[in-house]
Amino acid sequence: MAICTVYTTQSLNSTCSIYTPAKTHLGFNQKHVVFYSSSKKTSRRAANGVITCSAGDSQTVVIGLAADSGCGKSTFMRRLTSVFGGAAEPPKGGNPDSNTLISDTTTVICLDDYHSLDRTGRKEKGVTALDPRANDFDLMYEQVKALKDGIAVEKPIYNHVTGLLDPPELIKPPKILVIEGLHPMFDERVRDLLDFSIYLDISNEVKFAWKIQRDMAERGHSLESIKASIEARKPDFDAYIDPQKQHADAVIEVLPTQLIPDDNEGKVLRVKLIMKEGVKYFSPVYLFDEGSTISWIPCGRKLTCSYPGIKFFYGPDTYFGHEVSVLEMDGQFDRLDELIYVESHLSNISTKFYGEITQQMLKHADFPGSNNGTGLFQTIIGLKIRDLYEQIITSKAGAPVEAKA
Ligand SMILES: Nc1ncnc2c1ncn2[C@@H]1O[C@H](COP(=O)(O)OP(=O)(O)OP(=O)(O)O)[C@@H](O)[C@H]1O
Ligand SMILES: O=C(CO)[C@H](O)[C@H](O)COP(=O)(O)O
Repeated sequence: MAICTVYTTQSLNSTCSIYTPAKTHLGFNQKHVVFYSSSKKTSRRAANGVITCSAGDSQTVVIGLAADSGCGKSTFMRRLTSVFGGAAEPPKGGNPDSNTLISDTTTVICLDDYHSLDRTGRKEKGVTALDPRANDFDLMYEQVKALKDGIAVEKPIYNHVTGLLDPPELIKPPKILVIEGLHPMFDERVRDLLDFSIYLDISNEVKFAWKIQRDMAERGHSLESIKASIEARKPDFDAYIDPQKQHADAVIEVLPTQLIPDDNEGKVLRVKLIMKEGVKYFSPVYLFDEGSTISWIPCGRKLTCSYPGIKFFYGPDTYFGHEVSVLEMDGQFDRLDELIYVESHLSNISTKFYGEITQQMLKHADFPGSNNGTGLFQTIIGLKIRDLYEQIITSKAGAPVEAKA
């Protein structure tokens, strides 16, 4: 048994874990680690005093997506995984009620799996799932950190069918890990692990309309029970979920339209994409001229619009004290193929070819929100995440880290 000590001159990344025995790893920002090894190879490397880390080839980029239940996280995830190609599916041969979705590039884990209290436990203690006391943030942090460091974890499963905590499932470190749910930015330690974060901010009126549509039509709930559930969650939503938006790098805010006076149907939406300035590897999208303030009605010869039309807005603003750029779309598209006209006036959209946004939107024309700003901005954020991932990988690959033992 060898006792190995590795000292590094600079912070290591997860790739270094391959040089240490199982269950021992060199974490981010760790400059010194001691471990026991029966492997001659490992101790020779230690004796030689050279460990070369080809940083970048096993980097896991972590994305956080926060929103209340029923606010379009699953729809967003389907758009995001589609940008990377390939279908996202639950782990093969695993628990049929798993909340995880895996594709070639992405693994999406649902933070409901870190509920520490099951449905009965919450009822007994009189707390909602939104309450931090019903969630295990220590485990969430440890497991997201381990995955980011390239180490597989046994993640618990919260079963939404039974309301119980099921036996855990194995999650291997993916290229892109998306943690979606109620609290990805609540715990400071978890928040600091995120390479990019998004908050879906659905106004009460719109949330209510969507919940009714889904829970009445698809889940057989009554109007009264939906109203009661929204009311019961509201205090905890305001206390623990909503404040996370101040930490998000991008916020998609969904509001009732301003194009129809006193609209109460909630079908036409005004959607704002609020993008923080100065975020590493992320440059906000702009309309016509970066940094200007612009109002644009694209309807006319090149874009078919029926009542109430479409209005875009772009400009700088501040959001919780941060400099942001805001892109807004009010109204809905009549013909999705004409979206190319709008796309051609947007810049910094991180597409790989002309018309990629339009192609993505047409591909998923049946997803909710495809004819309005929710679908458009979710698609844009998907492209920006692909770009961010590629930039991170390129920058790590170009910067090999050498560690000395
Ligand atoms: N952009 C949209 N436009 C219109 N309706 C939408 C949009 N996004 C979502 N919805 C409605 O909201 C419902 C919930 O969407 P989705 O399943 O994506 O949300 P979720 O946040 O993943 O929900 P949960 O956390 O409860 O599983 C959909 O069935 C649809 O009715
Ligand atoms: O807010 C939620 C996140 O999706 C759920 O209500 C929470 O996870 C509890 O789930 P269930 O209602 O199935 O017991």
